[in-house]
Amino acid sequence: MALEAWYMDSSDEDQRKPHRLRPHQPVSLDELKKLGVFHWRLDADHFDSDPELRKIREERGYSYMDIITIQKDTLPNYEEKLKMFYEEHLHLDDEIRYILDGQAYFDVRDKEDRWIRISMSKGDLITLPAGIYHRFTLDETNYTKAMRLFVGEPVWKAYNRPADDFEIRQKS
Ligand SMILES: CSCCC(=O)/C(O)=C/O
Ligand SMILES: [Fe+2]
Repeated sequence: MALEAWYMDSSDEDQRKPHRLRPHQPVSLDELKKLGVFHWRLDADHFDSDPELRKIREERGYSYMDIITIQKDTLPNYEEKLKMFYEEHLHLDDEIRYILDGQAYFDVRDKEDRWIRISMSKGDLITLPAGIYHRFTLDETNYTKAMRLFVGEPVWKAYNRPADDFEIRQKS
């Protein structure tokens, strides 16, 4: 199935719900690209020998990778981390995530500051550009396993909004 994304409603209901607008307002891959968000669909069952993943990593310099499993029983400080991931924030580097199992949502702000929800499932690799405001949540299945990729040494620092003084936020 193709990657699905849509504009979100503004209800305070459980963050794990889809939060689709009524009527539903989908967002295309082209619209995501205009925001600097890129997507690949890969073979997550064979990620350790996948030539397509190897090529992406080589071409883009994603030398670092680790794997995080996000579920209550295995992730230390699970509640605290989920709360942190769902705070609106930015990074000074691209955020590159590859869903190896389960599913989750990444939300990104568009140029008019509206939330777009991106539904990620097994096989989806996404890159969010440095400086974009975003957040992450599990969906109602409460489980995902993701590869985290970086160019060089990872920098985990997240800057919660407001963080508009950075040069990366100055460009149009
Ligand atoms: C799927 S990895 C956890 C989320 C994360 O690392 C992050 O920075 C969310 O914005
Ligand atoms: Fe992030």
